[in-house]
Amino acid sequence: MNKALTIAGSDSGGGAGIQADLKTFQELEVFGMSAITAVTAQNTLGVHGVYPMTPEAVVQQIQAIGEDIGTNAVKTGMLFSSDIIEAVSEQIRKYRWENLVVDPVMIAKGGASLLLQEAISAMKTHLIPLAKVITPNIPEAEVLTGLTIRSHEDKKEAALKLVELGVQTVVIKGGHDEDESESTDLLFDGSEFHTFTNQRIPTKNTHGTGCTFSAALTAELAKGSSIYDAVLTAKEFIQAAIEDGIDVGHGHGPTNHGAFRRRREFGNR
Ligand SMILES: Nc1ncnc2c1ncn2[C@@H]1O[C@H](COP(=O)(O)OP(=O)(O)OP(=O)(O)O)[C@@H](O)[C@H]1O
Ligand SMILES: Cc1ncc(CO)c(N)n1
Repeated sequence: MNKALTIAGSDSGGGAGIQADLKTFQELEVFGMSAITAVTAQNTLGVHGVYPMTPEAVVQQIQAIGEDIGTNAVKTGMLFSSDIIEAVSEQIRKYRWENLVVDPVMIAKGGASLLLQEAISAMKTHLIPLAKVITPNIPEAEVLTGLTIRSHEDKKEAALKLVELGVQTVVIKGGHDEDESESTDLLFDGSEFHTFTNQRIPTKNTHGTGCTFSAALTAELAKGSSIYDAVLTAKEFIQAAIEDGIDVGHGHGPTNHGAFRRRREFGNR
């Protein structure tokens, strides 16, 4: 069985972070493993507490996997501090894990910071150059490039600037763009641009869309897919998950990680 490791934060509410990643890996028939970087007290209304792990605890979790089980792909999510980023980057280099997806998580939907300001430069210099794919949303791409992104052309300019950090492929996710009818993700592999467009679903239940999308992409890479095919599946996975979003809690509810598989097995009902 193919394996995937997520190095990310725990979301007690179950919709984002480690929980979203492991559910997604399972749905795509990949054996999921985790190294927890921080515990968050979180629900559909917001982040109520952030408790980072020590870098040593993160390293030990990664080593436990690296020394014994191994993995076909790795994704990173919430990393919180430069100390954790540096420790994680060193482990990824040590095990020569090249199938690396970096989701540069910075701010939760309610505005809580999941990455310290001081950690942005470590993310750019230590981690992103090791990645096969990075998957920023629009605000994250703005922070990483210093550009303002409004139009499709702006997204392209940001992608060109992001590959200069040393990453092979950039996917800028369109969840935050201003188009009310469609959500378009832009892929740039250093030479060609591709777009992935789906109808925008009018819903408040979008908690964890970014984590889920990048986890699906990671699972497909773990199975040996090309980056293009992996993004195609991830886009289909997140569309189904948002369409069948789960109405729990009083705020932004989670997506439905089981929707993609159920549709495959039983059709669209
Ligand atoms: N309302 C929507 N309808 C359809 N697709 C959407 C919608 N919102 C987001 N998406 C898609 O979901 C994926 C994640 O994008 P988004 O920009 O929301 O990530 P994110 O901001 O990192 O998410 P989060 O921080 O909540 O985990 C992308 O493929 C995007 O196009
Ligand atoms: C733990 C965690 N990681 C990532 C996100 C971004 O959605 C979140 N809300 N919580």
